Amino acid sequence: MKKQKKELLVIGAGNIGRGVIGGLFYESGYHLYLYDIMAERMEQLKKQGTYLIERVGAEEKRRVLVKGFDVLDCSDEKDLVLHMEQVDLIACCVYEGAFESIAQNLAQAIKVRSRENAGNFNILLCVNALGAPDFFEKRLGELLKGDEEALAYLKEKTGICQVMVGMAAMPSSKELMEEDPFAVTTKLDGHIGIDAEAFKGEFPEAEQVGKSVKAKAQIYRKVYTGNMKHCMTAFLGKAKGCTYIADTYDDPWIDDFISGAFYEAEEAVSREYGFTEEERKEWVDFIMNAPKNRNLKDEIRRVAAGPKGKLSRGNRFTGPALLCMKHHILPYYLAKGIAYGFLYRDEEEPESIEITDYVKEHGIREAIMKYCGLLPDEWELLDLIGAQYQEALKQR
Ligand SMILES: NC(=O)c1ccc[n+]([C@@H]2O[C@H](COP(=O)([O-])OP(=O)(O)OC[C@H]3O[C@@H](n4cnc5c(N)ncnc54)[C@H](O)[C@@H]3O)[C@@H](O)[C@H]2O)c1
Ligand SMILES: O=P(O)(O)OC[C@@H](O)[C@@H](O)[C@H](O)[C@H](O)CO
Repeated sequence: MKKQKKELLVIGAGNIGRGVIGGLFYESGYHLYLYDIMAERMEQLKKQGTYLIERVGAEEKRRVLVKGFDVLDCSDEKDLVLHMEQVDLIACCVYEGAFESIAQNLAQAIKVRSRENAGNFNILLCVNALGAPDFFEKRLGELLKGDEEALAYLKEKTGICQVMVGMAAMPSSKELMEEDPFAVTTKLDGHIGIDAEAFKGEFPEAEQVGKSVKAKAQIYRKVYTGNMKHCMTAFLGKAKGCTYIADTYDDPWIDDFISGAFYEAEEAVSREYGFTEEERKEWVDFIMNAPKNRNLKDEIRRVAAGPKGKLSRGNRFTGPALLCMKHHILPYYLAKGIAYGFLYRDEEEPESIEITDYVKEHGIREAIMKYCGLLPDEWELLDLIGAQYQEALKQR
């Protein structure tokens, strides 16, 4: 079998694209091709020719200087499609808003790849969005409709893989950004899990990158328990006047509530997706017993960004709360997390202004229905969140 070339096309050269995925594959000897919609900034990166990654652990820090990469012509999408035709491994490190344009470009590339009888093609979806592989499978099927050769290539040679990115990344400190405007800070520990069942062909070898099974269930678990807990920490931390996630670490009030929400969600997710006791233990350990990384300056503002999406029906609070209701678990603490989401206001986050203004104008019940997508006959959850909101108002 032909050996897979060690090269990776990164789409979305932000925190995760440059810092985590780009960084880990670079350190394992991969050549990086970087594409981002911010064309001017990418031109600057090309001129600069290197960027710094600061990898921060609870005990130690280290720096990686990434060099020798190629920046694509990001002024339009031609060069991107050309690289999609030639590079066999692609990492999409973007938010959901970018999915449609990426799918369109992938469809064009798959047509060419199928005609050229190209080898396996793997698309790594490095996102917290739920249902990303389903979106790409369906959308690519639609875009390639009528082209039998391309559809066969999609089915047989294209791996559309959910990736669990278990490693946070964020903009670097002001001081480091003055040294290098493309510097990015990531956790030192953590790991990346690629859906091994969806992956086609020879699996990539990179440090801290491994195979993940039951990936579609795992991403729900990650978002409904891990990311939920992270975001609830941000909501509660903001209520306590904190700036960084690490500022909340010694607060027993926050700790009690986020732990309560985590265990409710974890129980509901396990019943829904049938994780084994061993799998559960491993996950609980990974999230709850992770060393507190006080060196990492992860802003509450980043973690709570886009609160409309985060509070929405299928997402990290209402999603597990509804699963709890389904499995006869009282989502007491999850409802508290949602309540604090309705109190979260950051003058630099337009969505938080919209939500809190809406509550002021229409009342909390209307707001819960609008932003959490709950229906009047889901009154138990509506009432519980409403009651937690009133309680939270008293605490302020
Ligand atoms: N930062 C984290 O700790 C973390 C961890 C796990 C997963 N994630 C997920 O990774 C994804 C990226 O997060 P991030 O923190 O790197 O965000 P980011 O904002 O730092 O990076 C996203 C990049 O995508 C670019 N982009 C937007 N639309 C694009 C398009 N159509 N084509 C190409 N590039 C486009 C943006 O310009 C930006 O540079 C998200 O789905 C997030 O949920 C983030
Ligand atoms: O990137 P988001 O907005 O989906 O979520 C914010 C954080 O919870 C997230 O980026 C985590 O840092 C990451 O998922 C690490 O597990």
